[in-house]
Amino acid sequence: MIADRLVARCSMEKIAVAVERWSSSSPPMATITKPTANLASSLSNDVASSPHRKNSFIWVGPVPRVNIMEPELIKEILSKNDVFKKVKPNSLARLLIGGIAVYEDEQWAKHRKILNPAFHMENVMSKWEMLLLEKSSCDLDVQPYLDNLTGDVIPRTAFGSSYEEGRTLFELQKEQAELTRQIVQSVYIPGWRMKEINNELVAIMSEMINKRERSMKLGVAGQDDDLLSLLLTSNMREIQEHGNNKDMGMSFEEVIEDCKAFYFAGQESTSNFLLWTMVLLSIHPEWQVRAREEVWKAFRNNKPDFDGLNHLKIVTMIMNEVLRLYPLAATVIRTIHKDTKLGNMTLLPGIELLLPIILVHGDHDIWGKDATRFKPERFSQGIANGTKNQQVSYLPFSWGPRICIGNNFALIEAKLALVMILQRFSFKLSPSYTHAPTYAVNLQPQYGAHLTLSKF
Ligand code: HEM
Repeated sequence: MIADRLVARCSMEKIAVAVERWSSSSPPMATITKPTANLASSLSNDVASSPHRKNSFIWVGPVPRVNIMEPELIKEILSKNDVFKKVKPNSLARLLIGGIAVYEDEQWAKHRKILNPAFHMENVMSKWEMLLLEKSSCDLDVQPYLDNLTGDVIPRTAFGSSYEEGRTLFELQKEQAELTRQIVQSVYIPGWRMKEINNELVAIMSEMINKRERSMKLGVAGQDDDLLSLLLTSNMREIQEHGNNKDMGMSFEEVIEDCKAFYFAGQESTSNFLLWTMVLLSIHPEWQVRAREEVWKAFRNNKPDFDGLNHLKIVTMIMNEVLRLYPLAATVIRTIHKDTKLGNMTLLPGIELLLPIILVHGDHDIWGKDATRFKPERFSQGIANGTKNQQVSYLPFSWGPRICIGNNFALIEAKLALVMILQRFSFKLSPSYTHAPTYAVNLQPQYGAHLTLSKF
């Protein structure tokens, strides 16, 4: 019920407003430029191929790790989340990503149950209007643009009427993500700033939640269609259904942690997803043409509707293939706290299991000798056929009970944005584009994504 209300009244409309705003802002300046000597050869090295599908053992600092490559074992690990647990982030990274994304056991199950309804997107309706750029063509780094687009969508869909505060949160989290990247790369640990940002985030969110709870109690109309309201309503219902036992719901602090998790998990990944899609369609213009033809046939110049989006076959194939080659969360890590058998291995507590999604997606045994090539036609008969029915060999959103809660949201948001971009622009790589995927928090381009956009 709640999900239907969110879906029907909130999301697409708000995504539309966000895109409209995004498309009418002026293009950012290109900053870093480097010539690409041989794009084709650098691309074929993007995805490390894995001719020997063996589980390998490595030490990372003091921590022993096993690289798990077999889909059957990956399936076992991801399905038994009571045995294979998430690795606890350090105290600074915890400031950025917390809540449902790091909880375990009963606490995780409780949050997942309360949050799930807010993420069902089946009936989303569309209302998009996008302004054209003034010029007929221009060179720009689309990365900050796409960041802004997704940074606009989440506040609108999640916090609707509290949009302005939502934007401030986005800016603060962007800074926090950048600092976390520095921590990951061990350049410098700007702990004091991380904590300062966290205090600001918590203060803004507390104010937002308090305000929303007050207006919900007063029955103020027009505020019940965003994620925050759904989350608070679902939480209240859970408490009421258990005889007003507050322990059955989420605490104020936990609501804040989950809101932070959506912001962080949702924004960067979706913007990078769109970005790699545009890059790959620039490198493979024949697929850009096919996608645009399909979009034109389905919508012409009209606003895309949800039903039409669901029927786009070529666009879906392309998006599946982009997520295969560029799975934004390139690896998933789990750990164990007691002696555990896995396949023919006996694992000791404390060992870390590295599930390299990006390597599984490039495995020759599953995807064939051309595993590293961009070939959307692999998915022409759907994902199961593309993987030759090998379960858990395509997992851009992970798998099992802890599969990404926002996967449908992300796919719809990205598809909608891509359709609207294809309706209005053609694009190719700019001479200043450098292909340099890098992995820090997310799979992203090291030097931005310089493309030449032309009015279509
Ligand atoms: C293309 C975009 C996205 C990709 C590729 C992606 C990928 C993933 C992956 C691989 C995981 C599992 C991580 C692990 O188990 O260690 C995950 C978890 C999660 N994602 Fe996403 N995600 C995307 C978009 C989103 C969006 C839009 C949201 C929310 C608005 C979101 C919220 C979450 C949350 C809360 C979790 C933790 C779920 C749990 O532990 O129960 N993600 N995501």
